[in-house]
Amino acid sequence: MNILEISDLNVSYGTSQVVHDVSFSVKEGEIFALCGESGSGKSTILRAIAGLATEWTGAISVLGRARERGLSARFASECQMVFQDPYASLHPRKTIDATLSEPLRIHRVAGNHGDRIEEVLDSVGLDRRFRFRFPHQLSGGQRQRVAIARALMLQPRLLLLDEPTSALDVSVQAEVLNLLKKLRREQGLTYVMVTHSMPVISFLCDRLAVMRHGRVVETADVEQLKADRMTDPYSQELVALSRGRPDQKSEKTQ
Ligand SMILES: Nc1ncnc2c1ncn2[C@@H]1O[C@H](COP(=O)(O)OP(=O)(O)OP(=O)(O)O)[C@@H](O)[C@H]1O
Repeated sequence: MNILEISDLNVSYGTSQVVHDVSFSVKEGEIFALCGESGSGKSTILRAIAGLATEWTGAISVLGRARERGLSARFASECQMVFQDPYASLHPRKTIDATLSEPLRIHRVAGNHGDRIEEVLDSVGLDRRFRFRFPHQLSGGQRQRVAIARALMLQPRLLLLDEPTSALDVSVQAEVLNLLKKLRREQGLTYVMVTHSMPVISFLCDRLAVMRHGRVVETADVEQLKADRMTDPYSQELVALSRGRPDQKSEKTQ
């Protein structure tokens, strides 16, 4: 089953159209990457799905239901977004407990909220003693775990991840990627992830779409990426750059 279907999506900010005729679908349980040049509209696509960018035409369907523009309570319990910068995305004056209980309160979730908070802290590998700390008392990796925990509070099936590890130290990136892999396996989640990193895609993702100038130039299985069998010249250039081969011709002639 396709958990997400996007057809002929065009997104604008005012008079400036930044996404053009984008179509792709994501199966339940899949990890789908959006990569490509800076400013090509990757985050904007996530924002349109999440309801944060509202000037779009085309069709977005999540769990078989057509997505309306803007934020909606039901949608929030099906799909959540995790942002790049855990420093900016957590409220500095709220304890982790307050941050994690907020979605439960807003959505009037029944049951013991403390138990649910501890369960989610466990699942993202954060010690329960962090529960009553503030964001500034946590490391960058721990804060991103809190941001992931917040996204999981309502038990969504689809997570939109906007460069979830790029603001973290290299040593911490692998821990968060392993956590995302574990959560997908344990909770049957589906991810759509914006990333600039081909190694991250190779490690974590099943399929990818390469974007340039607001358009998808190629959609491929990760096996094609690993085997150097991308077909679009721009995709090939990205792969070559990520392998430290910016100019293959000169390498061959050396
Ligand atoms: N709120 C906004 N208002 C106006 N223009 C915006 C806004 N947000 C993004 N843009 C523009 O839309 C285009 C696409 O931006 P977007 O952030 O989606 O690209 P991206 O591919 O995610 O880039 P990066 O890889 O650098 O994060 C860019 O030209 C950007 O300047």
